[in-house]
Amino acid sequence: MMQQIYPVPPHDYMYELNKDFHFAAAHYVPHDEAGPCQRTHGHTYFVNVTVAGDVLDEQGFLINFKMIKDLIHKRFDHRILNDDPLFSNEEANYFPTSEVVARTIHEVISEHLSELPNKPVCLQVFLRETPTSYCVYRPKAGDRS
Ligand SMILES: Nc1nc2c(c(=O)[nH]1)N=C([C@H](O)[C@H](O)COP(=O)(O)OP(=O)(O)OP(=O)(O)O)CN2
Ligand SMILES: [Zn+2]
Repeated sequence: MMQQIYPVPPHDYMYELNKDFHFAAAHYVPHDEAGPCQRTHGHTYFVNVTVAGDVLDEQGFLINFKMIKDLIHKRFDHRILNDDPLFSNEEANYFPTSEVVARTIHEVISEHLSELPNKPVCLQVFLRETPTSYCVYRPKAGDRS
């Protein structure tokens, strides 16, 4: 995973950061048709987050790389994702699937970025759940904040 380059759609921002990190978590997909995924099982999730912007802060950072990791790793590492209030076992749009976890990572990071004076944006979250399965979440261009 580390030192891989992930494709990002073209954009006009002058700076683009990418942060790779991983976290270990358990989850299950609470649906009768989810097969073995209905049972609690674990993954080492590999994540790549893309943040872009035009203005640097007083440290010369768009955002500290460490902050990107900490926002997600401190919340999800060695947890059961289904227990986190960001997810739900009732509504499919909030089951902790790859798609929803990737979108949720985007939401957590975007909420933090929106508080920063230099207003960077999160363009993409790449989430690898297994060696053969991954999801890329990108907000619609008009929904970037
Ligand atoms: N669209 C989605 N499909 C599946 C998800 C998901 O989050 N989104 N999740 C699962 C399971 O939770 C599982 O963790 C991953 O399944 P799978 O890729 O089938 O894993 P394998 O390692 O068994 O894959 P192989 O390539 O067959 O070894 C299922 N589907
Ligand atoms: Zn799984």
